Amino acid sequence: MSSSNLKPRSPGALFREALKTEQPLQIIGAINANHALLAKRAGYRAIYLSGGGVAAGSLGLPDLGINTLDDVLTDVRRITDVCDVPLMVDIDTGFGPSAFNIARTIKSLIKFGAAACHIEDQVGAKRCGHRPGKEIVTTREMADRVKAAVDARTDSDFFIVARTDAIAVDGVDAALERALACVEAGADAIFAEASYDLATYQRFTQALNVPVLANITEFGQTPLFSVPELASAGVGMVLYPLSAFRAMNKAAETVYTAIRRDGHQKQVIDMMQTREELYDRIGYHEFESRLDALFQQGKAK
Ligand SMILES: C[C@](O)(C(=O)O)[C@H](CC(=O)O)C(=O)O
Ligand SMILES: [Mg+2]
Repeated sequence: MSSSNLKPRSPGALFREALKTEQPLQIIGAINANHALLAKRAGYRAIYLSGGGVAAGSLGLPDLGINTLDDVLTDVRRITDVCDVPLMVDIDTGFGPSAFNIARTIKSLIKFGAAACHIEDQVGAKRCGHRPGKEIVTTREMADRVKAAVDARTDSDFFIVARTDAIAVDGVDAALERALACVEAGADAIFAEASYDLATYQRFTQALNVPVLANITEFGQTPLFSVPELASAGVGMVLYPLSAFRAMNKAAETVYTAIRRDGHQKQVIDMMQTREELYDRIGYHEFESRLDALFQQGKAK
């Protein structure tokens, strides 16, 4: 084996490998480190930190460009500290406004162990991609954002996805034109946000020589297409940003309501993860035996 084979592969390289191995690649939202471990256990080859998820989950705020770079990095680090599945991160508009800010964002993400990110063409006061009233910057400004991100990479395998929100604002033709400009600026892939049918995905995949990402978020503008349906349109990545988050919130509300109403947990105990299951998922017993071993060593001295 040559010495270069011994070099650990970067998260970006692992992401690129996953993209080759699985077509289309399912990328599953993991709101926190615990969910990242659950996603890994379920067999996903790529996980995702949602901007809307950081906002709603970590901050209790709406997805309106309120997150800061540090808010996102805190959650990135917690996930990458315990989970080696490559992580794609939603960086909204890049935490700009300038190329310097975007460069700082990319360098920090790489330092904190992220594998990939997506940067979008909405104005700084952004909205969720599936809400009305979105505004986008010019194609030129978006291409500059992408170029700033690409040029800032300290690992050339770090995977940069350009997201366009233009379908809902200016229509598919304009969005396609933007996507081409982003690829020209160095984007590794295109996120066609809020596409409403398979034919639109197909137009993107046929016009572009990079993978196209489909955001199959629930209760939005995009129908809940299946993996085979998206594969038939040539889609390369399928994103489920908040599926487990939505389910988790619903479960929490049900439990809170029941205990307050009933004065006990009996009605909801069956929907809970058991203590044993929790300990198994986070490796509690392995940690504990290491602690015991250390303690014994300490005692022997
Ligand atoms: C993908 C997304 O950017 C996110 O933050 O997870 C959201 C998802 C959502 O609100 O359902 C978006 O599509 O804007
Ligand atoms: Mg987002």
